[in-house]
Amino acid sequence: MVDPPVLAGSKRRLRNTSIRKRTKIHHNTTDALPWKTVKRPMETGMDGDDGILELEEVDGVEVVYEDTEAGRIMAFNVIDVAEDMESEAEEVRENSPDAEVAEPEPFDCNNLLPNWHSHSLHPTLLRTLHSKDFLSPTPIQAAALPFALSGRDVVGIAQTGSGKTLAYGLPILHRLLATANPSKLKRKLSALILAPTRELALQVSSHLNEFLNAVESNDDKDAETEAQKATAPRSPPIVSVATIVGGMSSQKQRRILDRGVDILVATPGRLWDIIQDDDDLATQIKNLKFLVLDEADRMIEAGHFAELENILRLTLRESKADQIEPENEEDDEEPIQDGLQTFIFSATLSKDLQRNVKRRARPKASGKNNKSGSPASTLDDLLLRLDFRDPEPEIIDLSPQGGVVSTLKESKIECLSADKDVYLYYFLLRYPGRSLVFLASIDGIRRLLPLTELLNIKAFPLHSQLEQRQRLKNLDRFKSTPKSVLLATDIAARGLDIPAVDHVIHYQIPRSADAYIHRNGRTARAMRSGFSMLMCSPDERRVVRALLGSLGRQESEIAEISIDLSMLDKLKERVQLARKIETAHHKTKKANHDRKWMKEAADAMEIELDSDFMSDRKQKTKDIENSKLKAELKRLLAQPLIARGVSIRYITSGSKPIVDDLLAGEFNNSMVGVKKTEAGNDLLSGKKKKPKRAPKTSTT
Ligand SMILES: Nc1ncnc2c1ncn2[C@@H]1O[C@H](COP(=O)(O)OP(=O)(O)OP(=O)(O)O)[C@@H](O)[C@H]1O
Repeated sequence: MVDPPVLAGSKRRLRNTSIRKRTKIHHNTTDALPWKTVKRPMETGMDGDDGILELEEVDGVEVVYEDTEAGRIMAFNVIDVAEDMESEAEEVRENSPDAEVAEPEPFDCNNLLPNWHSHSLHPTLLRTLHSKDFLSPTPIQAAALPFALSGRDVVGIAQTGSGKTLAYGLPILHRLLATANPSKLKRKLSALILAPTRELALQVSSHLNEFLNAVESNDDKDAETEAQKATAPRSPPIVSVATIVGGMSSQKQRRILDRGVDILVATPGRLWDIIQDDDDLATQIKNLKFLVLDEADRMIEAGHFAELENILRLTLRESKADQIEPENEEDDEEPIQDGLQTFIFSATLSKDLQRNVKRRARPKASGKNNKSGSPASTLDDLLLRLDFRDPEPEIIDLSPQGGVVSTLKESKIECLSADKDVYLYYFLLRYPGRSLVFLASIDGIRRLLPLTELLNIKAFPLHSQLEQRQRLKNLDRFKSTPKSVLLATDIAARGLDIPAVDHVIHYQIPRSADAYIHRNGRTARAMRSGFSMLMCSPDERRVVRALLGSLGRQESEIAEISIDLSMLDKLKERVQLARKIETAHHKTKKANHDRKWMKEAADAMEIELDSDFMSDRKQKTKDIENSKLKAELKRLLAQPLIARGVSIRYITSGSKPIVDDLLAGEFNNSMVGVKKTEAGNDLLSGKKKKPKRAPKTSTT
């Protein structure tokens, strides 16, 4: 056989197998080829150009060209797929006769992870927990695991960043690992995890995969050499996870589903699209073992209600008769009559809702209501439409008083709307770190982004009008750049687990108390410290009061942050100049665009335009002016920002000698004479007003 050329977008792997290959030319579309998902090391995470998109490869395919009457066409020589898969499965069984029920190596939990011991988790999960240094369960995990592992339904409410993903993920993985039968040709879907956004869905599956990949690397470790590994038959994953989200190839996602997966993490919109053409998937969802709604309240906000409701309807019992059929875990081939466990997790869930879940007013009536045309529109409706099999779902509410995580310091800055840019710039220079800035609109981000660029601040945008790939890329860059800014809409407010976000800044105030809590939840995660700041203009104060009031709090509880006003004046000049440059740039772009359009229109109508109109003389003058502005900004940016009372020439004198700070390396790199400190240390206590003068640390 000729050495086949590499297919676009795929890697060809040659394998030394004894499989008998029958060659047929019978595919003519790339979609029809037997694609396989490429296993990638998890440490790649969202890095790289592909982000965490799944890669696929195809084996044993040769591209050939056929001359037909219609010209030259491309076709594929493909090994008979059915035969190949059968042989491959045979081979796995032959080479590792015990693969189906491979006994996991025992793990000494008692000594190595005593705090996890009582949960009796599968050894491979314990091994990963150990390798990740997760020495104890977080409070929500400790509270939820006993119920979830014993088959109960759980509604878990816990602060942001408290480890909710594993609170439901570990019980699912534990059960699937314990009952796994990897040699089966097609897996049946066992767990469906629904998440409100693509990013969250991708993050959840990446989190679960971390545990499964560790399983496989443990299994691989016996292979003696790299060469052996390369030629060894690839065993199927013990438990497989797939992600179905919008913004990525739906054909590819359908192919992955066709091959069969154990756990599906999905956003409702894309999943419902696929279910509509896939009866087999609908049937599999009817027979799920686990249903999870992650960030349940957000689903409603994200406008997923109709799709979500349709998906959930598939999980309702049709009659009482099939409610109590116990699931036979020993025999995976048997369809599960009714073993569904439901987990709902969220950082916020009102007490009313919790009571309603307890009362369980739902099952069949709501399904019918829905059909009769009263679509659900609130989280209340959604939860009441769920068919908990558990007569009393366990509600675990660990949400902190007023929604505030104990390791979070909150603050505010009161300023005019027009001054927000300069206050933000001040904050970013004064407290360098990883800052997530929330804006209310995409337009706001588009305006602010070029300003940050002109002011040499590293910022990345994140909003719904960016392509998925770009969103992931920007998230990656933000994650990997310690001093950077993510300018985001509320798309980034929930669920995203970005390690070490130092500051959350509400450039515009959030729409609701929930949004405030979730935005803040991007910092102070996993018991780390964090800081949030509300930028509040006079016309926003009333809303802030109402927002905090609904959390049972008062505006005066949130301390103001002290500002060095002398420094602020210097920064104002830079910001104003940057704005001027940006406005001029915008005008130039628009003028060029208009001229181009007029020229094309004139050409099409075969008329001549006034040469004055087409002359770019005026534009040239403007360009010169603009260059001058840029040079001026460059000069300003190059000048050190010196705090009042500081002498750079005589660092041991002046009203604020800076020599000690310089020697100790405790100085702020952008502001001379200003001590390096964390934003949380510069809060004015309680109800104090903003100082007229700059605070001691940074001025005279
Ligand atoms: N037992 C543990 N010990 C230490 N770290 C943990 C533990 N469990 C989870 N984590 C880490 O804590 C971080 C937050 O976890 P996770 O994203 O599950 O939080 P969450 O409660 O779902 O947050 P959100 O409500 O914002 O979605 C993750 O980086 C995760 O790896």
